[in-house]
Amino acid sequence: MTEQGIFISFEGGEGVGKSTQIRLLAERLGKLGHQVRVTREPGGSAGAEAVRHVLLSGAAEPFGVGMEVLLFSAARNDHVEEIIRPALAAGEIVLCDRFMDSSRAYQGASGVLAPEFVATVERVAVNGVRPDLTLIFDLDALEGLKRVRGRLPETALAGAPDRFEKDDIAIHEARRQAFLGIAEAEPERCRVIDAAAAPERVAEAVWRVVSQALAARDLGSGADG
Ligand SMILES: Nc1ncnc2c1ncn2[C@@H]1O[C@H](COP(=O)(O)OP(=O)(O)OP(=O)(O)O)[C@@H](O)[C@H]1O
Ligand SMILES: Cc1cn([C@H]2C[C@H](O)[C@@H](COP(=O)(O)O)O2)c(=O)[nH]c1=O
Repeated sequence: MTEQGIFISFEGGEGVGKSTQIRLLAERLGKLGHQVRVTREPGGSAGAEAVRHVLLSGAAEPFGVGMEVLLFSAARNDHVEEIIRPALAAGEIVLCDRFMDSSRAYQGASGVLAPEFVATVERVAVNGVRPDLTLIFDLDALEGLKRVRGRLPETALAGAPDRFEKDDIAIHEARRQAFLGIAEAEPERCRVIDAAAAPERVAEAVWRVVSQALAARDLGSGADG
């Protein structure tokens, strides 16, 4: 089946503002008449949401990084087949909070796994569905963690650092560098967004990139684009 929609992933370390920017972009696209699908990883489909808790609670940590990446990948494959591929086939704009680059940066860049193993599980998991555009939100790791700690207690994990948030600051910084490395290696797919500015300023930077991508695909960016 031909995929007519556009797949945009949002990546970066902890607390860089991905969810905030997805919400603002979804509102903007919706007002312009686009069909928008907001989703996230790990999760997004019923099966993958069930795996999310196992991963973020730390229940899978004793199995090791290799088994964790397999769990992320199994969840990803379910998410792709149940949600993302059908949404793209229906012409929707899919906005996904994290995707394959998070596995590359968090598990792949841990130094524990062979790059070929990470690349192979990625290929199996995505099964041909890769983002058309990836926005990599770049922010000092400590600043991102401070934002996460300050988040209002409406999120399920507020107050308690999850399996990945609890890692040393050096690990968070290594993940930031890994994301920047991905952007450098795949400039045709990835754009780095400075996430340190105020949310409205970041949203404008996001819109500049997204409206260009929509125009290139003849999907239009509306009168104000
Ligand atoms: N540009 C910004 N400047 C300051 N604070 C921000 C900015 N963007 C978002 N925040 C705040 O930082 C916190 C984290 O933002 P958000 O949940 O959007 O980040 P995230 O990248 O989705 O986080 P996570 O790593 O948990 O996925 C929230 O309290 C949010 O209101
Ligand atoms: C998809 C994916 C995610 N992670 C990590 C990154 C974050 O620490 C959590 C997700 O939490 P969020 O608040 O929803 O961003 O999971 C990972 O390590 N590997 C992955 O593939």
